[in-house]
Amino acid sequence: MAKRPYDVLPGDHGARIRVNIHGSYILRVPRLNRGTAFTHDERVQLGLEGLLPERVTPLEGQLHRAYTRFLRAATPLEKYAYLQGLRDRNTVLFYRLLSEHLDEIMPIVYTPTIGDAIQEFSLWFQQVNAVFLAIDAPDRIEASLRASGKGPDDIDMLIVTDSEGILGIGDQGVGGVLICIGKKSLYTAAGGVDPDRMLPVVLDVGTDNLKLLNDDLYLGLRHARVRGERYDAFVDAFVQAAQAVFPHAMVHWEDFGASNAHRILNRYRDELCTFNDDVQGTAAVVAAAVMAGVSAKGERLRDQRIVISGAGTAGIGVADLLVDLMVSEGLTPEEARSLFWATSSRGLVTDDPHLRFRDFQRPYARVVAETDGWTVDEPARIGLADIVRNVHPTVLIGTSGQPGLFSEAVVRDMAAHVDRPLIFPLSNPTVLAEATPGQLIEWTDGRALIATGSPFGPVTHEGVTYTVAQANNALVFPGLGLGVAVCRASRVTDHMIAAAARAVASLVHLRTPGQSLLPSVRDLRRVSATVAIAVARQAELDGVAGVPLTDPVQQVFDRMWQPVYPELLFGDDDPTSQVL
Ligand SMILES: NC(=O)C1=CN([C@@H]2O[C@H](COP(=O)(O)OP(=O)(O)OC[C@H]3O[C@@H](n4cnc5c(N)ncnc54)[C@H](O)[C@@H]3O)[C@@H](O)[C@H]2O)C=CC1
Ligand SMILES: CC(=O)C(=O)O
Ligand SMILES: [Mg+2]
Repeated sequence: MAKRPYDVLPGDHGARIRVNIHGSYILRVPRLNRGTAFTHDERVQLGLEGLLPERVTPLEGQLHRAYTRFLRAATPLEKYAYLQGLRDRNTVLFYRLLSEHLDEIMPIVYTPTIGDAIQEFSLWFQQVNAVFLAIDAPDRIEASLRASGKGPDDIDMLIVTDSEGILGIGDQGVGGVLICIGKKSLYTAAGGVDPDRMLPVVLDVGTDNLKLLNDDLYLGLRHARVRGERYDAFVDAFVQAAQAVFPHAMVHWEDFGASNAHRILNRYRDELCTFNDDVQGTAAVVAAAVMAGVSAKGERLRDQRIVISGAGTAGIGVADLLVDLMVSEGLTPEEARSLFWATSSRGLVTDDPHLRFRDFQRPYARVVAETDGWTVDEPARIGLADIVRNVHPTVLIGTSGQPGLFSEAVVRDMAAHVDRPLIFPLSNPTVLAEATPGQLIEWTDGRALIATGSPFGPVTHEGVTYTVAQANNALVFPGLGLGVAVCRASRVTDHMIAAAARAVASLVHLRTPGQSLLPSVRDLRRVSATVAIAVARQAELDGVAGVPLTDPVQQVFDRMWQPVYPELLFGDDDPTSQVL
């Protein structure tokens, strides 16, 4: 294997790095490069004299320059491109900037701007640090994972997409790799996972996006999305190779389509350490917001009537976790599921065999006869308005990707029967939200308890300012991944997901009107550490932790990578003799 440009010394989580290269090569390795922050002594020692402007700028000054440059970029996409370049030049500076301005920069490296960047991927292409696996070359999988240069103990997380269900914007082909890179950024900025210890992976199985297939610039496989046995065999070959090359890595599945997300999770969850962010991460954050809202009302989960508007990957994941939590309040699973009404594009999920609902939706199928006495707009398709009119739900969750689905009539009807309705338009990016917080506050006269998927600013109504909770799985997956890495969990259990939800909810204390149902993304590092501790503790209780938790708080804290320039050590006595 080629010599590595550097080695992170074990034991101090990135604080000391042994440099194996010399001279200008150092400036091309983002983890080593510190640009104008190299002191004159370091420049002499490393062979960088004359390769940088004379004036030395310490990290604080570089941060100021980078932030100014970020602010001056004219559009969100230009800001994204600037940050992408920065990340590929200087790892520490990029993550320091992101960590210090998380609430401002997160909407650029994550939803909503990431959605635009993904759609422009082939035009704006610049080399990204990821593994591209093509279904037309399944024999290359293992070699491609090894080509990353990482060894069996070097990777904590493989962040994998097949790009079929990117946010709410659907099939984005190979460009979906950028969602894995966005998630990776948050694993580090929020969860403190060492950026070197994660690998984004895109499974390129073709695309059904005709715009991409007809675009000469498109960089992915130019054929329709492969499905069925060949697809399953490819995913399986990937999983086997991943286990062989990175036996300790958690496999994080992101933005798979509805026909595969739950299926793949169920296929592998008892065989390896794996987690579906859209199913389980979303479930944990939404359950946390529901628990916070319900306890603010002085009620229990089991007292609720819950409508899941968008019974897909995320929506059913949320329902499954809420059922588990209701069971812990004393209900049977059947009693708990009877409190849910789920809708898809075909309307209310029922036991009507003609409607062909998916396997993972069936536990929520209502008996058709139950709706016989209902007043409905269109008997052939029982929609959201019909359900609200007849059920009077207390909680309305939107994971449909359908903007405007929570119409004024629906929301007013819901609020007419419930004092404090919980209404969560969770679809991303921003333009796909089922309603805006401003609308929900107005239509409910300030009574709605709201959480959204993408960030929204505060809303003022009749003298009260409402801070809008961002119920995005970003409040959960970074901490979950960190907790799994700390205790080297062999599996991600349902109890670990519930523990993550409870940990997030424990940080919310609703005391004044207008307060957010969830912690702010500004607090993501604290939230992630809290989630990590809870997840690791639960892993130990569930018997899946590979490392004893002697002092979980300290173990989690010690593991969190900090964006500061490391101490540089040299590989042998004469660094000048070492050239890449
Ligand atoms: N806030 C968060 O953390 C997360 C938000 N999401 C968002 O949720 C949305 C859905 O994502 P997935 O579940 O992955 O997609 P999906 O495709 O698996 O599910 C969407 C569901 O919505 C249903 N649907 C479509 N039109 C509908 C209508 N008019 N009425 C009711 N249901 C309708 C579809 O039949 C499908 O069951 C996306 O916009 C995504 O960004 C997803 C994961 C996390
Ligand atoms: C947040 C997220 O994972 C999604 O919208 O798909
Ligand atoms: Mg997602």
